[in-house]
Amino acid sequence: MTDPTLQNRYEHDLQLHTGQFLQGDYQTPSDKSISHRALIFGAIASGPTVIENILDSQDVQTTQLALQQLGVNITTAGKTTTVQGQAGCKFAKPQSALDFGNSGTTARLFLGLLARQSFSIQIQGDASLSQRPMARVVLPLTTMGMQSRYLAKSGYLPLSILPSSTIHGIHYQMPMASAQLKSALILAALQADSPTEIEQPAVSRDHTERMLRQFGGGDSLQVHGLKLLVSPLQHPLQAQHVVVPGDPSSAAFLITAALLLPQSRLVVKNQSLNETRTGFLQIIHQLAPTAVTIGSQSAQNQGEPAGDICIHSVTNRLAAFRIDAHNLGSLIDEIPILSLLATQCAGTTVIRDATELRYKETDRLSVIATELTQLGANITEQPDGLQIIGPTKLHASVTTADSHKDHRIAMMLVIAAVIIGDRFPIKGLNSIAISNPTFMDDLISLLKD
Ligand SMILES: O=C(O)C1=C[C@@H](OP(=O)(O)O)[C@@H](O)[C@H](O)C1
Ligand SMILES: C=C(OP(=O)(O)O)C(=O)O
Repeated sequence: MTDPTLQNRYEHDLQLHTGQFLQGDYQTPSDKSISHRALIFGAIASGPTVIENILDSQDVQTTQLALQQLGVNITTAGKTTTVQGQAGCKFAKPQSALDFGNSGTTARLFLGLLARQSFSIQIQGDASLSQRPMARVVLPLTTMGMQSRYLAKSGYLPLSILPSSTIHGIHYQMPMASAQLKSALILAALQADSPTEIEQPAVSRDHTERMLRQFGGGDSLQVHGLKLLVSPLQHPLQAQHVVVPGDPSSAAFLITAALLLPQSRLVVKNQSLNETRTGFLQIIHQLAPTAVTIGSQSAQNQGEPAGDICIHSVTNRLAAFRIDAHNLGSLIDEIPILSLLATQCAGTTVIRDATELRYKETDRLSVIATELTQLGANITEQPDGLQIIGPTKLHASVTTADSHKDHRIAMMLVIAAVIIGDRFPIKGLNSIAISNPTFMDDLISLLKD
């Protein structure tokens, strides 16, 4: 749900001045990617799946609502969500269109999930999602046998998935590294009549693969480096108890503030340490080895590793860093906050191979460059990335800064105000509820004078 208080909390309750620091234990919001997948796998497994600490954010609620519209019974009591599995992709025809709101993950994963149904389903999204490419998923799914029809513009939502009785395995070379595309193909391949081979150009988050194994579908999946072989499910998946760890891409905002505000000490609790997601942590560990302590990992539920991380403010000036194809996938959603960090690092930070950023909630390369320039950053937009020369002393924006309703841009701008120590007007802060509804409360309670 949209939380109208996020904008108010910023404008009225967040008191900013220089000399502030972050201190305390930070219970990070639960991981968005894992939350979506726990609901989906719970829905197709046999028996009741219990999810502890699911992320309570707009995007995850979108997935939950869509599954409920498809006839899946999902109930929540406190921090526990129970999904009554259907023992397969046996859904009921929804009464109305499935609205995926702002959530790219829901849209892409559901295309694979719903590729083989006996009825048609209309799917749509908000203005931002309707401009994000769907052909990357629809094209290979069509080769597998999915039938669909675009309802407005070719390649984009809204579209209708049409009835299809058979899905075939294919050999597919993915044109871009995308966990959403990979996951859509895996979900369809599990329903196919022959095996599917997927080749990725680079590593992307592996939560779908881990969850498939956790739910007992390991015999349908072989992973050899960047190649996946997915066989049709021979037996229903089995309901599980899933504990969702903290989201690294949400934690990165307060971690960056803690690094940059002298005297800070933040203990980030129960954070996902899945190595396909730790690119941000690796960069800050490499820049400031003494500022970051990673506690012992506790393997959760044979699923996802997690642990506590302690962050101290840095005493020396940080050096510029480099992001390219080799680490992009492990920090793709952290690029906005890493760009802000780069403005405080000495030298030229280069972010390249990052064209995918142009297909997120906004064209993030363009929006990051525009908004950080307003704050005094020396940043240049490149066709496939950004170049940021630092350090620069940022100043409060003289005009209203604009998140363009992109949650990660909104949080980047709030952290910029915190680092500057002065509040400036920012539009569109309610979008933060898409991934991180407790962001403002957490920031206000951890920020000390
Ligand atoms: O699979 C996922 O849960 C996600 C994958 C990433 O997108 P791509 O797979 O399109 O890169 C990421 O940006 C998104 O926030 C979540
Ligand atoms: C890109 C994001 O999510 P999605 O693709 O699910 O909208 C994000 O959370 O930054």
